Amino acid sequence: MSGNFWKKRAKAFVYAWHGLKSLIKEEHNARIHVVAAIVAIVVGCCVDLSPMEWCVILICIGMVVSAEAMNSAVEALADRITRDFDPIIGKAKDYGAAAVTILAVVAVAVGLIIFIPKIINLFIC
Ligand SMILES: Nc1ncnc2c1ncn2[C@@H]1O[C@H](COP(=O)(O)OP(=O)(O)OP(=O)(O)O)[C@@H](O)[C@H]1O
Repeated sequence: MSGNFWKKRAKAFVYAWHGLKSLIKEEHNARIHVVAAIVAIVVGCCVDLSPMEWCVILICIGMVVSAEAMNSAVEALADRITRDFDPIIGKAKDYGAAAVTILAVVAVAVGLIIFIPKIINLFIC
């Protein structure tokens, strides 16, 4: 494979990194999700998580942050089309918000199912 191929692949990571930085800087919901992810990872390090539990937690974090990024992409494109009231734009934004909310609620439920028994055990033992 040519050097150009690898240069393009490396550039794709740079663009993704720029996207992630801008997401965290400009979207307050994304910041909340990233803080929640950091809290989950820190608490996970303090309690004894199995490899499978780590995988589930990391998948939840990845899905919520990715959904937030996709939702922000939809919002940015929608705002580029028009900032005037438009029911279809509103519907598209609501769908994006619904996708993030569904995953965030599932992630919270998963977090509670995994962490609550561990935290209770920590205080009992
Ligand atoms: N151009 C529009 N036309 C119709 N409804 C809109 C429009 N823009 C936003 N809305 C409605 O307002 C809601 C919030 O849109 P907004 O773009 O503020 O997204 P948000 O990310 O939730 O806001 P923020 O990032 O400030 O928290 C949308 O889900 C939609 O129902």
